[in-house]
Amino acid sequence: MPSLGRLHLITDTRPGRDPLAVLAAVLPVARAELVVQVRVAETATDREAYDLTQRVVRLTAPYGVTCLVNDRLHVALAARAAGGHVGADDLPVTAARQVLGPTAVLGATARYPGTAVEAVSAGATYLGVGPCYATTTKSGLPPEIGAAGVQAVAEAVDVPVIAIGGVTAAAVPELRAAGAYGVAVVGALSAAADPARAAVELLRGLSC
Ligand SMILES: Cc1ncc(COP(=O)(O)OP(=O)(O)O)c(N)n1
Ligand SMILES: Cc1nc(C(=O)O)sc1CCOP(=O)(O)O
Ligand SMILES: [Mg+2]
Repeated sequence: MPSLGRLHLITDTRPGRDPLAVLAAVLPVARAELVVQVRVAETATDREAYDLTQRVVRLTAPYGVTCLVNDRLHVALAARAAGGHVGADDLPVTAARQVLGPTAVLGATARYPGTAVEAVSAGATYLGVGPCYATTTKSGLPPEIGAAGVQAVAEAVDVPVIAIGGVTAAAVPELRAAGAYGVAVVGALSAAADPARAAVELLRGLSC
């Protein structure tokens, strides 16, 4: 199984965003510390998801970066990504593990210790834990869990905990102190004026 990077870039495919340009800027500075999760809009077709994933796989391969696909595990398999990420509305973790096979990277969303333990027993290799803070990137999320919520999950499991939701470079130290192995971001990189510099700032906190 590939070792897991600490900085997870989730593609921002909202109108007007250019996820491949952001990735191209971040790759040379983050290198193998980066994980890219291809996440497309629900309205995107499988063909669009597949095309984007193929491009991401090609761009990231020379850097040893892990590429994952959100929700659409058939796309992950078809594009030879390293694995996928599932949440409460997606395939259950056990089914996702069956689809991806025993060696794939499989992330699961877990917001509380109980569901976190279940997801790990079912085959998750890392957990996405949040929303840590307020975010405008995704609507309909439950209340923010903060660093204390991350800590509760991190203390309950022995797989990497990836903190998500409104994460900025300023928050990384408290999330790391709470037991997060890494962070997943959309806006902190996608909306940055200088994504490479923003990646350096996120990585500075993650290396401590
Ligand atoms: C690292 C990480 N953590 C959580 C999520 C959220 O997944 P999910 O709950 O399935 O919601 P969608 O992203 O599918 O809208 C994630 N994608 N990545
Ligand atoms: C896709 C997603 N899932 C979340 C969860 O808590 O499950 S928060 C989120 C969006 C993260 O974007 P940003 O870094 O811009 O806040
Ligand atoms: Mg999902």
